[in-house]
Amino acid sequence: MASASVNVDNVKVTQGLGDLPKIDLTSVHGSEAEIYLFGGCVTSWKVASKDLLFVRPDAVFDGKKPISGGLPHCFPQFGPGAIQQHGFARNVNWSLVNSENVEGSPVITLELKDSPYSRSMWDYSFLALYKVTLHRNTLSTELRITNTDEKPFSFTTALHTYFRASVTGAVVTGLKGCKTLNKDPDPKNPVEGKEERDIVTFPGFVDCVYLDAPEELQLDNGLGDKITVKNTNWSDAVLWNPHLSMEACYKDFVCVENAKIGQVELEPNQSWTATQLLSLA
Ligand SMILES: O=P(O)(O)OC[C@H]1O[C@@H](O)[C@H](O)[C@@H](O)[C@@H]1O
Repeated sequence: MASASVNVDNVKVTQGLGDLPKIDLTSVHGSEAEIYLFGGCVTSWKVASKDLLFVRPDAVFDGKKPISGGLPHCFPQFGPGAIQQHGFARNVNWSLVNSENVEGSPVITLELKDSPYSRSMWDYSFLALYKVTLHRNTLSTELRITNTDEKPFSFTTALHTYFRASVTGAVVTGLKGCKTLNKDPDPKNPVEGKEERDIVTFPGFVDCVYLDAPEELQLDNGLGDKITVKNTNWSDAVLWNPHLSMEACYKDFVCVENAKIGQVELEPNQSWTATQLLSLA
């Protein structure tokens, strides 16, 4: 829950949908963001009042099911795998442990530690710190996972980013030459391939992992916005659009996800850190 007291005027703890605690960030440069402690999920990133993220209309805010939209965490498993699809980090409460105002830009840090619930499916002690910074036209996140256990552990993870888009006009560039694991038609038996296209579009159902993706991708959301998705250490990417399996909303978003598909192995006291920087051109 919202544990640390907030002393900066551009970070406010408010009541979100379903009365869930929500952090509102406002930058002196005019941009805004909203983050739910439930799932540590950024649900809104607005530049010039335009929201570049998307929350599905079927998203629930009951503090039980993950929030389907924005930037949900997949940890400690991207999935499919031994535990629930996308892990537990997106359906537990994170805590606010720090907030700062850095020259008019709000910076917050959320924390997640193991609990009896997490240990019931993944029996390790860990610390996850998630720093979110809002600048004029960028939203940056830094995720740091530390092994606080006495035994090694391994995990996979992703930031399952939902971008608002017009699916017929949305294009992603930067993926040509990557090795692909196409999860269509069977997510449990992905088909290996290689991306040959300069420009990747979403003409139908898309569910594809890109291994060793570049540190910078470009998304044209088909609504007139060009967004750069930069990362350090995420290493892989995923494109997803459910097409007719989500008839009510598939036309309005695409997921461009930074992911770590191969296992990250951490010895006790070791940490892994990855950053994502979303910038509106
Ligand atoms: O759990 P959500 O938000 O509905 O997303 C599910 C999808 O998430 C994508 O990241 C996966 O590649 C898909 O296989 C999966 O179906």
